[in-house]
Amino acid sequence: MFERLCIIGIGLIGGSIAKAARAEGLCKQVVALGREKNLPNMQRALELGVIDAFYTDAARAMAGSDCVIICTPVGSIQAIFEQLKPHWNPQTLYSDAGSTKASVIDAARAVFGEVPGNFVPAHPIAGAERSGVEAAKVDLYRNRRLIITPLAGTDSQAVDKLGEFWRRIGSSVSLMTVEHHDTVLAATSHLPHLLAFALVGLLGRKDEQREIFKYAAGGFKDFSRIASSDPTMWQDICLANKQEIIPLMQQFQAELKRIEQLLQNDDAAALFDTFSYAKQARQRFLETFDDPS
Ligand SMILES: NC(=O)C1=CN([C@@H]2O[C@H](COP(=O)(O)OP(=O)(O)OC[C@H]3O[C@@H](n4cnc5c(N)ncnc54)[C@H](O)[C@@H]3O)[C@@H](O)[C@H]2O)C=CC1
Ligand SMILES: O=C(O)C(=O)Cc1ccc(O)cc1
Repeated sequence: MFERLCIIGIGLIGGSIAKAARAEGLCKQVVALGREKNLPNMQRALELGVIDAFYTDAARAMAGSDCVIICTPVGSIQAIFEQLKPHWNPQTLYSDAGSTKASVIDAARAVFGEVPGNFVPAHPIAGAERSGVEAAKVDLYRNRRLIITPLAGTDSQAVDKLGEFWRRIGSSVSLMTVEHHDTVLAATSHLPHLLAFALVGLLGRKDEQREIFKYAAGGFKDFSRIASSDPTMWQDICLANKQEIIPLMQQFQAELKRIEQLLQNDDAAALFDTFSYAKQARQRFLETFDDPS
């Protein structure tokens, strides 16, 4: 499909794209572009055979790259567009994997004036609490979803080609608007991560923390796993999508207050209804949406 795939940010997400693209024979070569401070990570990616070469010089990285995917934390994407701008090639397919989409579009507008038609914004709904190239997995995207958020000016052939790339590495591809993406992901990903960070932080500060964590059962382990996620990545996501996240936090606080009141009133029936409704809602969504294929 491509002669040379260039990944900017060869961590969990970029490294997994590189591994899968190689395994499926979707490109002849994979290279990485990063800054001086990313050298040890890029060196490691080379040693692991995830990439064929790496560069800190954008001109050298871009030469011959016909697909470029930005896989860095969303707060760094504007600086990366600035770095790419002098070398922007109308024949190359550019994309990203950022967890927020409006912030990436705004960054592109700030740098280019209007979003280039050959930049196709995308987001794999697959990942883990681990980061770095050592955590990259060849099958990370298998049976997962990939969302593309094209704009009116996005080149439809570029959208088709990117969709084809992700399908060939195992993902089910959906299209949606940038705004809808950020609303949905605030609820299903950003708020749950914030809640996990908040609860684990709160419990961690308690004096009896060793005791609390010692007796934590499976439920706490499930819920707290995502609090092990990368702080830089999540700082960037939360700031980038705060317009969507803050109203949800307010609704969540109101719901906690309501449940607190039920407890104060010993309202067993209302508590039962609250839990039953949530259990049924989860069951419904598992039955409807669990299999992305
Ligand atoms: N971790 C996850 O589960 C998911 C993450 N994402 C998104 O994918 C992106 C990457 O996330 P991960 O791979 O998990 O992070 P990561 O921390 O594993 O990898 C990011 C890489 O980018 C490099 N980097 C940081 N700033 C850079 C810059 N200015 N120039 C070049 N390289 C730079 C870092 O050295 C690191 O190797 C983020 O935008 C994140 O929101 C999307 C879906 C899932
Ligand atoms: O680790 C998990 O369960 C995740 O939810 C991973 C994840 C993190 C960020 C995304 O934008 C998408 C997926």
